[in-house]
Amino acid sequence: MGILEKISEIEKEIARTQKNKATEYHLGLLKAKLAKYRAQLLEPSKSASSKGEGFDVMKSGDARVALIGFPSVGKSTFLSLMTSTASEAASYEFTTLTCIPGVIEYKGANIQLLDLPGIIEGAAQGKGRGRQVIAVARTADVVIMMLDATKGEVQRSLLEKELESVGIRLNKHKPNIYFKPKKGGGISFNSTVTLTQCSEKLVQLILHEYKIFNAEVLFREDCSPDEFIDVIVGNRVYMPCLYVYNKIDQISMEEVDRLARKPNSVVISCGMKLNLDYLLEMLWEYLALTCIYTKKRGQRPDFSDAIILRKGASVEHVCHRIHRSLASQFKAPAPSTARSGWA
Ligand SMILES: Nc1nc2c(ncn2[C@@H]2O[C@H](COP(=O)(O)OP(=O)(O)OP(=O)(O)O)[C@@H](O)[C@H]2O)c(=O)[nH]1
Ligand SMILES: [K+]
Ligand SMILES: [Mg+2]
Repeated sequence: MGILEKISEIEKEIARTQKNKATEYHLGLLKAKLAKYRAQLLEPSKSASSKGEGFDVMKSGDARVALIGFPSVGKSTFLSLMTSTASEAASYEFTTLTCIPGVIEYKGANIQLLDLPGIIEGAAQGKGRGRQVIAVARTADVVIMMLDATKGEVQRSLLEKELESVGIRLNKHKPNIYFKPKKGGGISFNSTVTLTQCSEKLVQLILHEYKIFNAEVLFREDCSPDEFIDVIVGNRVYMPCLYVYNKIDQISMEEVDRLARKPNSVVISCGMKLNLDYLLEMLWEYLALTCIYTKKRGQRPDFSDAIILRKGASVEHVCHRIHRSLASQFKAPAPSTARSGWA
């Protein structure tokens, strides 16, 4: 049996297995197996897809946003509208065949927006240019999943499944589990909260499936078996995702209203330029960038020229952006002197 068949067998078994106390270990094991096969599937041909016409676009600007979606949902139309770059748009599918970067200028920041070929079901397994598109998505700070508002929910769940299967986790945070493989001593298991989805036995079973017999595990939140598997496998990408429903000029007001109320969602029309400002505001929020304005002592700050930083950036980062040598000079003097420069 090939890997693809094995994966589909396990998926089927998971689907037909009822979820209850009696089956939880069985399900946990199946999920661990599934994650293993998926990893195998992605590894060998990784080099093949990054060779040749890869979409190696240089990272530039303060942040990167990737446009993911089915063909003809309006990704290129959107890029041409928001940036000074023109990307060909047409009514036939797969108009865009490569990665086209543009820049959105917003609040003094340069946000790199990447237009990509449309992806379809099976993309993760290499259909179309799916693998290359997904590889680019992994490098983004935020994904915009563009959806055709006239097509209902199918597109969204199919694409979520594709991204999920290659280890991209949308709008989720990294599970708060401490996990450290050891040389000996068996498996030590602890939790700081009450666990409702995992138990010591299940954790051991899953670890054994990965041939891990010595490790320290500490659950700091009530995680699911899938989340624990993510921690063991590693290389997961946790990424904010905005679901953007385009072409709302084609649907009823009631339907627009329904879509707009969904979490992490924005409704727009590129054709009629509707709600694009709001989308930018949301995008800014999801990027979580911080603007820092510098000023000379006794003068007002220059609000036209910001230093753009990621959330969680330190004073050292700020120093580095001003001048390479500033950080080392900054630390040296007594605190009072240091502070006066920043008053
Ligand atoms: N009615 C309507 N049509 C739109 C809207 N936005 C884009 N379109 C049309 O949708 C078609 C596809 O647009 P593209 O921008 O080429 O779509 P794409 O997602 O880049 O497509 P691929 O590159 O093939 O994946 C074009 O005919 C656009 O004019 C919109 O808001 N409303
Ligand atoms: K198109
Ligand atoms: Mg396109």
